[in-house]
Formats: sequence, C-alpha cells, structure tokens
Amino acid sequence: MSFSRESDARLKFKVSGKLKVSPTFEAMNLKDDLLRGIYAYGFEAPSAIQSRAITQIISGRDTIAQAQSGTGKTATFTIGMLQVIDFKSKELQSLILSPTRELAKQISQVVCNLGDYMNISAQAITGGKTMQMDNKKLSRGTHVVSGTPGRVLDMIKRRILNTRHLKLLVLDEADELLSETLGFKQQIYDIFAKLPTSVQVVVVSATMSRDILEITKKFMSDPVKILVKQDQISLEGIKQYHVNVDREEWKFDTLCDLYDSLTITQCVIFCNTKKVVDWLASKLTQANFAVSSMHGDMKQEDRDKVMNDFRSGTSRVLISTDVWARGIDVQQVSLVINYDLPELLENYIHRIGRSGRFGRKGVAINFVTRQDLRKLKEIEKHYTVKIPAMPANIQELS
Ligand SMILES: Nc1ncnc2c1ncn2[C@@H]1O[C@H](COP(=O)(O)OP(=O)(O)OP(=O)(O)O)[C@@H](O)[C@H]1O
Repeated sequence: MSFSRESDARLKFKVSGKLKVSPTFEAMNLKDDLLRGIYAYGFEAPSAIQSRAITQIISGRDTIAQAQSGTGKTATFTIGMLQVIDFKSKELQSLILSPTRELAKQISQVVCNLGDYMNISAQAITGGKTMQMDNKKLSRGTHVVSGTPGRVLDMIKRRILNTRHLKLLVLDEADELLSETLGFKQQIYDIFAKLPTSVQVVVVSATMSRDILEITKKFMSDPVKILVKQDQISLEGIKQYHVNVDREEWKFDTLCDLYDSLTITQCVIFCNTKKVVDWLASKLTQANFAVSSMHGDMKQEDRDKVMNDFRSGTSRVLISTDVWARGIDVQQVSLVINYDLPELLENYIHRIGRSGRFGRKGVAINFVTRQDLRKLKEIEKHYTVKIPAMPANIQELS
C-alpha cells in the first residue's frame, strides 16, 4: 500500500529553508541492516514526511515534524534514531515519550521490528504495572525506551533509568504532551532537566499549534521545521459525514441502524466520557451486538486484552474515549464514529485518523445533536473541510 504520486505531490509542507527530499530509502545512506529491516517490514518507498525528515534527524538537528495522521511519522523518527544509535554500546541512547501506554508499547514494537537485523534492544516503560520486570530487563542494557511521561520520570528519579548517554529525545503527539490541560507538560520539563544538555530533540505530531511551537523554543535550538498548512491536515482519503440525530436520546437507535456497516472491517466509536463508553457498551451488548470497549479507568490487563483482541480482528467494534484518539495504528479500521463530537478541535483530526491509515480509504461519521451544530461548523472551518449529511449508501463507502 502506498500513496499515489498525485496525492503525494499535493501535500505541501512549510519548511524552514531548503530541504533535501530523498525519493528512496537507499538515497538516505542508511546502514545495511537498517535497510534490510525496513524492506523486511514491508516498506517499499518512503512517504512524504519520511523523505524529508529522516535525513534531518540523522544530521543531528533538532527537528519538528508535522504530517497527517497515518503517514508514517513513527517510522520517520524510528529510522532516524536507529541510524544514529551506537550498537556497540549497551547504554540507553534514545527516549521516546508518548501520551498513552498503548501507544508507547506500539512504538516500542515498531522500533523492534525495524531494528530486527540490528540487535536492537528496546523497551516500553509504562504505568499500570509493577516496575520489577522493567527493572530486570533494563539492567541487561537497553538502547531505546518508549514510555509514558509519569513512569519514565519516576524511573529516572529512582535512578533505574540512566540517561547519561542519551543522544535523542522524541516527543510523539508533542502538542498533547505539551498542552496545558493534560498535566504532562511539567513532567516533560522535569524529564528534560535530567537529560544531557547535548540531547537532540525531535518533536512530532499531526497537529501543531502556534502556542506549541512557541513552547518548543524553550528546549529546542534552531530546529528544522517541517509543517503542514492548516487546510491540508485533513486527509482526502477519509470521507467525512454527519448525521443529524437531533437529540442525545436518538443517538443509540441511529448507531444500531448503522451496525451492519460497522462490522464490514473494523470500527472505532468515540465517546467523550468513560461513563458513556460503559453505558453504550453495555446497552449494545444487551441488544446482542458484539462490541468491546476501553478507557483509562480499566485495569491495565483488561486494556491489554481489549487491544490484543482488536488488533487481531477478534473484535471488530471498539468503543473508547480519547485515550484511543492518538497514534494507535490498526490498519483494518475503516470507519470511525464520533458518537459525541470531540471537545478539543485537535482531537477531531486524530480520531478520524484512526481510519485511512497510510493511504487506505476511511469513513468518518459524526453524530450531531441540535446543540452540536455550531461545533460541527467550527470543525469545518478549522480544517477547511465540508462534512455533508451521510448518504444512504454508506455501506458501499466503507
Ligand atoms: N514507507 C512506508 N511504506 C508502507 N507502509 C508504511 C510506511 N511508513 C509507515 N507505514 C505504515 O503506515 C501506518 C501508519 O504509520 P504511523 O502509525 O507511523 O502513522 P503516524 O503518521 O504516526 O500516524 P498518527 O498521526 O495517527 O500517529 C503503519 O501501519 C505503518 O506501518
């Protein structure tokens, strides 16, 4: 699967200065073992962001990389990182931070896969489990840690994680990690204060506001910026529609009517609160619809099971909160339903981006009550998109 040349050419980046574009992975002068790993993983050619950002990361410059959802940002920083790691050493050289445990784990898996021929040692360090296991593995030597900020900071403070030889810090979903609302920002600053001053910083997201770019000035020096214009953030491959449900109470029946379309491949349904996730999951189950659900108040082992079942395709319909909005990559997801419109404008684009991964087709359906009409207009304006009423033949579209 790859983007068509046409759609790739239409993607315009705003870049600082002239930027080298590598049309192939070979043109990036990567180590042989890394190149083997990339091809063995099934990649043939780099995406637009990979063509531009990988060599910048390798050059050692601080880098801000923005690109649409599902266009391969994880492999962008991973390939850059694997090229600069010194595999003769067993020290921790790269730290990747991301906002959820599931995402941190997924990234660690991508690192292992792409670095398969390099003897890479990577580990996910996340909350919700005891530190003992992590401790033991870390003591054997780990090149890369992918973790959530709270647990990583804790382990640095306890001197379990030694950051003395760290070369590279990656903030994935950086705008979320640095936002005022979520409480990660101070943890990120505290972690940063414990890293060598020479550390290279790479900041990545599909959404990047002016405020966030301003904040990055505090810990990045003269970064290369690869940014996407606001009206280009929305992917053309994801068709977006709305359904007027008028009142909150009518959402449930509307969803039941749609159920047959949901199960064609896989579908994620987003609600704004854990309570609605639980309520909707139990109501659908009572009505004999097969669904699974996940949110941040569930036990980690239950979250892991839900993720495994959904990734393997055992479950096809997943109901979740914004814990699932960012970064999670399940290629079979072709439909996203916003049972509730998201509270944050940014999360709209992240949520619908769970479908349409790497050039695949996706459909997003937004349930809109009378109160939501204004919010829908706001989304349309912000991303310069039209979100028309859902057509009757929706089954043929997904
Ligand atoms: N060059 C490539 N060729 C083929 N597939 C690729 C390539 N690069 C990435 N992919 C695949 O594309 C999918 C999306 O990649 P990834 O999760 O890195 O996207 P992303 O840009 O980080 O998205 P998000 O904004 O949602 O976090 C993954 O399944 C990945 O394996």
